[in-house]
Amino acid sequence: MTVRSTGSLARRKQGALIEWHDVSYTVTDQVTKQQKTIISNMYGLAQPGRLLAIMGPSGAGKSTLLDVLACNNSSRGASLAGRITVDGAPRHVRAFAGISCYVQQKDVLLSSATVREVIHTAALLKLPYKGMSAAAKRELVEATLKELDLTACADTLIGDETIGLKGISGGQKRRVSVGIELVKDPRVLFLDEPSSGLDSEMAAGVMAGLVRLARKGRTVVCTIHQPNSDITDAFDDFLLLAGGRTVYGGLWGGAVDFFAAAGYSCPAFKNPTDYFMSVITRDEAAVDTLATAYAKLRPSLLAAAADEGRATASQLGLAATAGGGWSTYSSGGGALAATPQASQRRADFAAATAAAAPADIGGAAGAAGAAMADAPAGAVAVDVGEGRECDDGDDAGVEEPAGPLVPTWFQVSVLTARVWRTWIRSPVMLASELVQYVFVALFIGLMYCKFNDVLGEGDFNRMACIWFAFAVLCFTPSYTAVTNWAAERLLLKRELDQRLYGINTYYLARYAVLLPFEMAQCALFLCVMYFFVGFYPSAANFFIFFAVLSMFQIISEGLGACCAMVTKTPTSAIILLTFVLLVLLSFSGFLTVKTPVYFVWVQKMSYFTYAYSALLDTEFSKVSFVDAAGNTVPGLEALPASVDTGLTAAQNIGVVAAQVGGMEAVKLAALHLAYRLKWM
Ligand SMILES: Nc1ncnc2c1ncn2[C@@H]1O[C@H](COP(=O)(O)OP(=O)(O)OP(=O)(O)O)[C@@H](O)[C@H]1O
Repeated sequence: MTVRSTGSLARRKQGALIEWHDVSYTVTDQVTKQQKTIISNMYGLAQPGRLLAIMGPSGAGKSTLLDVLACNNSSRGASLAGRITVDGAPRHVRAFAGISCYVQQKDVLLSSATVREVIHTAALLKLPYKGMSAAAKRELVEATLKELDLTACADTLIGDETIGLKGISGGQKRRVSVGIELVKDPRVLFLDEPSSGLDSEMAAGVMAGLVRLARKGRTVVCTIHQPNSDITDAFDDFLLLAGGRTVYGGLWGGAVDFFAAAGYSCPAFKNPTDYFMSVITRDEAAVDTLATAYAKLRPSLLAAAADEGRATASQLGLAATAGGGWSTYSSGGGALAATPQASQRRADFAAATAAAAPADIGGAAGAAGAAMADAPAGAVAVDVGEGRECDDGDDAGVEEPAGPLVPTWFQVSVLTARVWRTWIRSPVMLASELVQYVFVALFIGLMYCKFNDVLGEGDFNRMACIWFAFAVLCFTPSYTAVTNWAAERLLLKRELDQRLYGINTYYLARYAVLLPFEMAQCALFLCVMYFFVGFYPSAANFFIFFAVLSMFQIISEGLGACCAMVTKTPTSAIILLTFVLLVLLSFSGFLTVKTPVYFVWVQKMSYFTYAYSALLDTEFSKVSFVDAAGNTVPGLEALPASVDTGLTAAQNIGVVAAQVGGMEAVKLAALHLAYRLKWM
């Protein structure tokens, strides 16, 4: 692995030439079980140094095509037909993943981190651990911030309006999403609707940023929805889709002429993209006319785009290495002389198509692109149902990433730091939990202060107090687990999809923070409550209480996390969790004298039962009570049979410890399952 200088972002980047030939994508509809072709017979090219915009009405197939090109498809039972090449060689999925990146439509960012932290974490997880120093990574992060014009807000929190955490603007968030991918220094960037949800100024800013990235030599492909003229200024090449068909593909500058030639002249002073959209959404006949016209003109349109692409590559000094492709396109006069000739071709094309009636368009297709039109499609049909293997081919033309770049222990440490930062940066959550623990501990303290040794009162109060403590310590961590899962789910999914780390790594990192955090909360709660109510004053008893309540909290957190993972929304998770906890609380032995036979299994399996029995044994073995006649009754004799598990205190503690292990195993399995079954 070569050491990359920090100036790599400032240097020219060698983009990749991506060509697709007769590409169709078919899925099995989940409802009707019928085959459904989402995009059909598409041709096109995305070129180094240039920005290709894919546009079309909703449902046109833009995202599907982008996903197909980016190798981001994973629908079950889907199949891809056609040929996709990278720099003239068949695309190889794994190698292509190493040189390309995909920026999804929705910004999935950690709201509690700053812009610099988010990009730095991405750099640590994506860049090689060996061969690149920490200082070089930091410099690369700074270069990325500068390139995306984020330096001014580098230390501002990402924020989340929905939870009242003020942060950066929507446009800045979009650029941070790009920055996360850019630290990998990819040759190709795919972006799904980078300007969606932004006002026109922010959207234009984002697009200007993408043009800058393209002009560094990268290949940039994005989908876009109804852009204004500031945004269309950024387009180099343009693909217009409707109903899964290509309506236009070629130079952005040739689109108006093409529409005019097909009988749809864009009125003066009207934004062409608005006009195109109004034409193709107006009636099916227009789409048919345009798609037919395009099929005939495609060779010359793609050849013109290829000429411009060669010229761009030449101007940017890229042609020497990105020349593997384009071979299927005839260039009028050689790569280096392409600009004037391509311009001439466009002028000629405009003149020819302007004069032609829609029916004559076929005649305007010059011989120049015949080779492309007739290029054999290869018709490679590959099932893409499992994983991301959506194409095949050897790795010629692209670099194969060599093994894991970052060791697992380093991933765990990076993620642990991030989880830790998230927790301490969530002041509302942290404060509300701490206040809740202290408040409830004080409340319980005031409620039972101080235990006496009167039989019927002292024993009942001790039992009720411990039961109440369990009730508090089961709800708080489990509800927090649901909230945390809702906040982290999408980020985790994105990062797992990108293979930045594995599920076990994430689990370990979370556990490394969770464990001390739960124990600290428990210690705080116990320090206030234990002495306030007057439990038996011995260090050994206190630490047994601490150990059992900590384990109890950890199991409760695991239960909350499992409920969150197997349900779709936090609301359903809370409903399920509340039900489970209430059932478990009900059969812990405090609320019922005799457990109904059909609920005995709940009692036998419940961690409440063993934890409750362990603490009662610990306390009651040290105290005694005085009955109405003045006789001394040993504590253990005052305990009702309903809380007797038949085990000693040590055995009960052992069972709870085993249940901690069991719950963690279930939690880890649920995490794997939730990811595999796409519940995230
Ligand atoms: N796995 C699938 N199963 C069934 N239909 C699908 C599947 N994937 C996509 N489609 C359908 O294919 C069509 C094209 O979807 P796609 O998301 O590519 O459109 P789009 O142009 O990106 O639309 P939008 O702008 O609304 O995101 C839509 O009608 C969509 O419902």
